[in-house]
Amino acid sequence: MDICFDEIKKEFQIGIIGFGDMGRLYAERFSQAGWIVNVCDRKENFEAVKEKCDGTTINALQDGFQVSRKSDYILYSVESEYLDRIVGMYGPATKVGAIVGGQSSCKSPEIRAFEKYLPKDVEIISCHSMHGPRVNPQSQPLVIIRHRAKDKSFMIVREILSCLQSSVVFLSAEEHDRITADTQAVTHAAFLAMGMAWRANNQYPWEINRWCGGIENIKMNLSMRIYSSKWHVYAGLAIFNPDARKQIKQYATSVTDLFKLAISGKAQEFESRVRTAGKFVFGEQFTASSSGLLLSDELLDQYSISNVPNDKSVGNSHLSILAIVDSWWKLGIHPQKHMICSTPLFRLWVGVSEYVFCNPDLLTSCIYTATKHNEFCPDDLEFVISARSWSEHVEQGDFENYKKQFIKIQDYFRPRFEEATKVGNAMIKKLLENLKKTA
Ligand SMILES: NC(=O)C1=CN([C@@H]2O[C@H](COP(=O)(O)OP(=O)(O)OC[C@H]3O[C@@H](n4cnc5c(N)ncnc54)[C@H](OP(=O)(O)O)[C@@H]3O)[C@@H](O)[C@H]2O)C=CC1
Ligand SMILES: O=C(O)C(=O)Cc1ccc(O)cc1
Repeated sequence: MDICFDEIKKEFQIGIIGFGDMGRLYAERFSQAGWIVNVCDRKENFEAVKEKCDGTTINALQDGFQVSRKSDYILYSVESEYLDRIVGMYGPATKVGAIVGGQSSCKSPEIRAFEKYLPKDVEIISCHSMHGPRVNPQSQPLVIIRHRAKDKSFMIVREILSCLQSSVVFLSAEEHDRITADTQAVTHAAFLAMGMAWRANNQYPWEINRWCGGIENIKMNLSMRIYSSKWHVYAGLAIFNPDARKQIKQYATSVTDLFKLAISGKAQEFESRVRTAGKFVFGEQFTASSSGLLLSDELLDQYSISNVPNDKSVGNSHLSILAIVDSWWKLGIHPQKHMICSTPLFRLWVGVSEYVFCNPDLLTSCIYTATKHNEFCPDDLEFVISARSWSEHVEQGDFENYKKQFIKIQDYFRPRFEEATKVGNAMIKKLLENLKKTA
């Protein structure tokens, strides 16, 4: 089918409901690519939206009714917690024959809301950019979900999204949610638990010689990155995704099981379990290739927010890393197969796990520290409690307590966000530049 996109662009209007971080990123990219773009946020934010659109060709409208009446492809980019209510409000006002999609991080509830509230003549093509608003979309995975759409509509949406220059993957909502439970929700759970454990022990990890250098920098930078972001993004993608609940629970169980083995003198059982899990995930040869990151201490040492000299650093049990590999094993997951829906954070997480497991001396030292040293027990104990606490909030679908816990920890670390974000961004940029193409 031949379509002249230059002609279509003259009339076709894109609508974005929710002019927050992601909505604004999309609106700017689409309008720079020459599309007509209408945006709105909550009605009371209209003046602020108008101001942000000054000097651009983006049309600020009062509310989702106006956007829905005028636009031919409407994207909802709002908090997942409110999505059902918002689609219920504006969905019935969708222009006849338009296409609707959303940017939310968990797709099954989004598609359910579209099916529930959209008129039958409306087509549904959704998407999900696998990166945050401050990451360049170029080459990052972008999932497109063609739920109900004619060929022509599908081609138009692909053309619209092509200006992001992302690496496109086509999945169903269910496939998307199963994979992102691992690449997003469990990854976040691990870094959320680290931050919570540090706070519980009244530590700023960068001030302590047990946490400096190498992979410690990744842990600190990524944990600070999550805590400096919006809680609702993490809560939504974990709580709404049934696969995420199961996987986060397994992660908390793996953390607990390993800790119990370590403190009850079952060193051999601990070692055998860790090595079996490692073989399942990384293969018999333990070759560092799945993330393609090829991390090295020298590289990571450059991205520190700590003032403690590296030679003062002491061994770490890395319970968080041993447990993620254990949980992948228990769930039968090969994270390498999930790279199609990977975020920068997930790639670093797999890279770090691979770094520990493919470095025999380091792995042995982690096992030794966990089972024979008492020094790390207080830290590991708090980590166990934290992993279980996050898992419980997710399992209960408890947005309120998730938010309270997140904000308490966010406030504790807030003074270091500015520096950590700068260092973290530089680190992610550099590490991803090193990413070699995996087959
Ligand atoms: N941030 C990220 O890294 C990514 C987020 N996502 C997903 O994208 C979606 C948006 O996230 P993000 O942009 O980060 O969040 P933001 O909080 O920055 O944006 C959401 C926006 O929607 C607005 N909103 C709320 N109710 C309405 C309404 N009735 N009509 C119009 N606008 C409304 C909010 O206003 P107010 O704040 O006043 O309530 C806010 O400005 C989420 O579903 C998230 O899961 C996807 C990929 C990456
Ligand atoms: O990289 C991550 O995991 C992030 O934290 C950013 C993020 C958050 C939500 C998404 O739906 C996609 C990316």
